[in-house]
Amino acid sequence: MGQTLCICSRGSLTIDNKRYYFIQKLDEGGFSYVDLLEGVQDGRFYALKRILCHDREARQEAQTEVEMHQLFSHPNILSLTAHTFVDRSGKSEAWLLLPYISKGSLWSVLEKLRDKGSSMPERRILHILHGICSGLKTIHERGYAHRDLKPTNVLLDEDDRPLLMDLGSMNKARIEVRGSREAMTVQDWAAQRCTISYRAPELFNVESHCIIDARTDIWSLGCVVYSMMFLEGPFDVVFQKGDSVALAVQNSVVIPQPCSYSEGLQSLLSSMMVSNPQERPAVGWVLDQVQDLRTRSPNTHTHMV
Ligand SMILES: Nc1ncnc2c1ncn2[C@@H]1O[C@H](COP(=O)(O)OP(=O)(O)OP(=O)(O)O)[C@@H](O)[C@H]1O
Repeated sequence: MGQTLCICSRGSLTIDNKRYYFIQKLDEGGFSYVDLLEGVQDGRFYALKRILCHDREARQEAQTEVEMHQLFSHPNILSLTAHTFVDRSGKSEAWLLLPYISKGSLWSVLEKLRDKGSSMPERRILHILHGICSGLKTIHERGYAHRDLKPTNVLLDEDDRPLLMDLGSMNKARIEVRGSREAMTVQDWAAQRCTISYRAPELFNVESHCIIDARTDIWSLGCVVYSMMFLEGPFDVVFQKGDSVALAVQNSVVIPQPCSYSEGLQSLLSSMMVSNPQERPAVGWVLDQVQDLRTRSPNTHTHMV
């Protein structure tokens, strides 16, 4: 993988001896671009994520993102079709070819609902949450943590199946912090790699002697559930107002009332959004709760609008 690449003509390129047509741009970030491609042979659509690697460290990070994709083969974790590194006029780019997931990100779906003045029915939340938990459980069982779980990093396919993506911040779940220097290193890393409004409290002020584990993802998962329920993240307003998210995450999350979602879903949300990581549940427990909520009478867990 990643051996052969040429830009054959305007509008088409070759990766691993397979040709793809460029269709359109999908997204552009600070250090990456995502384009929509169509496979010439198979007629399928792909998303090509091009990561600009300004230095050796950035290249290593892109390589790690590739390796993380290759670790997993799971229906709720985005697979990697091919990859290559392109070096042109002194600049390096990592190219990750991914299956194109047509509905886009969970965030874009939530934005559309908000624009329509609508909301997400509880059974749909539970369906999506079930898939996210399944993917996350696999990641945690292999000893890793995603570290940047948020609605823009969850894609939805035509059947509303969620796929976890952007594995660039993923690392070993258990981080043992020994001393203030190591604590500062972890904190600085988190400030760069874990999106502030979904970042777990323990990553804002890393203690000198502590263990960071996969429960950082449970906090972010809680923020994702909140987003599905209220169409905005729990700390979006704090962040937009320029107030301190680090401070806000120290208090219990207030669930806006009146809330038309079931007591069960509300209490599941509260169980994840606990400041002390020791009191947060493991993903397996969350998955069991979701299964339980899904099997209860549809009338009690359907949020009608
Ligand atoms: N396989 C895909 N199918 C459909 N859309 C995709 C795919 N991959 C990426 N995208 C779109 O591109 C966006 C950015 O992708 P990605 O999160 O991987 O890039 P990023 O530069 O790491 O972004 P960020 O740093 O903001 O998280 C996604 O939110 C999604 O809208």
